Amino acid sequence: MKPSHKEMPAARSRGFAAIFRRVWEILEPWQRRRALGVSVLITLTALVETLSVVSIVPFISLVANPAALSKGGLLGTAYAMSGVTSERSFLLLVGFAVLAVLVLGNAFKTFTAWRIALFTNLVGHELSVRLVSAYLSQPYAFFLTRHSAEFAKSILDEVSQVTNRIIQPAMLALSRLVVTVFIGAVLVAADPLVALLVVVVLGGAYSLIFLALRGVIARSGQVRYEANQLRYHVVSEGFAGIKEIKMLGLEAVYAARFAGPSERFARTQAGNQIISLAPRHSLEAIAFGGVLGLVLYLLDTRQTLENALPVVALFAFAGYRILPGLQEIYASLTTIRFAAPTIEALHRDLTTMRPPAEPVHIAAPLPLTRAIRFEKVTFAYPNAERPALRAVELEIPRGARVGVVGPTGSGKSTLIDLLLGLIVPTEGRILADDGPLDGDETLRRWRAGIGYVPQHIFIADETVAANIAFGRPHQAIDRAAVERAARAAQLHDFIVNELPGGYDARVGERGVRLSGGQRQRLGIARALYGDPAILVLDEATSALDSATEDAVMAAIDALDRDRTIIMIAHRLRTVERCDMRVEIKKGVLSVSQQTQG
Ligand SMILES: Nc1ncnc2c1ncn2[C@@H]1O[C@H](COP(=O)(O)OP(=O)(O)OP(=O)(O)O)[C@@H](O)[C@H]1O
Repeated sequence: MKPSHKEMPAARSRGFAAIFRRVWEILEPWQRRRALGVSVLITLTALVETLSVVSIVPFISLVANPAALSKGGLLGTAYAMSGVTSERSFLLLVGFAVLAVLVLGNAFKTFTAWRIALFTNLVGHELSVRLVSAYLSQPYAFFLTRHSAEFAKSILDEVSQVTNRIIQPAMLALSRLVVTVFIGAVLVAADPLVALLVVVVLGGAYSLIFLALRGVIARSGQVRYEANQLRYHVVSEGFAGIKEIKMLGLEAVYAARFAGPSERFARTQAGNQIISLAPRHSLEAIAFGGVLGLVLYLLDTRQTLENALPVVALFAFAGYRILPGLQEIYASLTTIRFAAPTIEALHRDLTTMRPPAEPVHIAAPLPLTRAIRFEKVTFAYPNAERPALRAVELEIPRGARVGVVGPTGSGKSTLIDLLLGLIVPTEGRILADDGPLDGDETLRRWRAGIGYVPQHIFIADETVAANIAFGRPHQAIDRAAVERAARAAQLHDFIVNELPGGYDARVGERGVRLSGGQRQRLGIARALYGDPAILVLDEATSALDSATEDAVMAAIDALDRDRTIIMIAHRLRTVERCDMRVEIKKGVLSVSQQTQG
């Protein structure tokens, strides 16, 4: 369960500029354009919101002093032009106008909130799709170095962290910031001294709290990230190894192994939530006291209630917008900082692993007319002390039947993986006829011509027919080819006589369970479905009883002689009928020709 260095971003604390730059870099150009569009919308909404705050001033002035209408001014002119006969009706009209601006402002806000939610969620969707595609198109060797739980975590968890805890809070913070700046400007116009005081006290308080806590937030964000990684590892290992866990009675051990990181995860989340919320209550008290002080101050400086009331109303109403706004900016920034390690990891994967530019189609098989040749092939696994295979010289003529034998750990699977083009030689080269097997496209075409039966057959939760024609869309399944392959793998009789539903019976997770031997034969049928020129079997018959193995071997034997067959076997008698025997000992090959028995 040791995570590789690649999975663990350094615990350094990153500034906001670096976090946002990383987010910007992983966005597609259209997403960047849309982000700018949403930002414009946010600014417009802020403008409308400011307008709705400011519109309270004329209304309150009128309430305080209706007689002002006869003294001209902006309101007086509006009154004269409106054709309304009484001051009271005009007051009502202004009241409705203010309400309309408020409702409009809120409607606009809702619309913007919807655009932000849509934008962030669609970005999340697109990032997940890009990650799935990028991971799947990595060379096979890549999967040897990463824990399989990493993929589900990145695709399903980290992406939503980035959208919900970085992009969405950033948009929210921007919208609150713009509103605060606009309303702040209005306050400065109304009373610069008081406005300055409000900005210094509230803004200063939040900034101080944030600066004091930012180190704690960054560290707990890192702890959360690492704890989450462990949670995924334990869950995936626990259920993948359920048989061993049951047999060894390790249920409680695994549950306890999960509990540790799960608790750390929960505690850091709770810590972050409280850090985001805590200043609100104390600052609300300060703000409330501030409003009281302000009323007294304004009454003192403006002498009459009539003069003071509109400004008091403006500040009170502005405060009612600014205070939650500042709180939201602060909470967003703490959330973003807390989620920073996630963007590091995702940015690394998305920038270093490019998904294929176009969808990759099933390649046309590379033909083999003469022979496969290994020239001085050496292969060493990453981080391994010595090579798994050394200076392999091997020629497999087309149509040959090759048996690969050797003690466990000698390098048989490595030889097969090289032959399959899943891994490439560290030194030397492999040739098909005279063409070297290298480059993505050649290797894809090479693999397309090989039917491969692994030791462990993966059964999808699908029908038997779909499992034989694995991965093909349902409408493209060739039923005749499915049956031909099943017959060759000695599976046809079982399917039609014993499986209710025959070829349409569901097998796998929620369907009929297959025995080890049946699984193996299904794997062989799957490999034969595409009628490949080369068939590679990795201990494919070791799970079968000798009678079934003989029948399968006889079926393989009966395949046309043009087909090249390479099989790894533990039992020597499995490879008796091969015409070449490759023996591997500690990564070194010896080849002997056999006369068929
Ligand atoms: N992913 C890997 N990373 C590092 N070393 C590996 C890896 N896979 C295999 N090896 C090492 O390479 C050597 C050859 O392994 P390989 O799986 O090819 O043996 P094998 O002959 O197929 O064994 P078996 O019959 O037990 O399946 C072994 O020493 C093994 O420890």
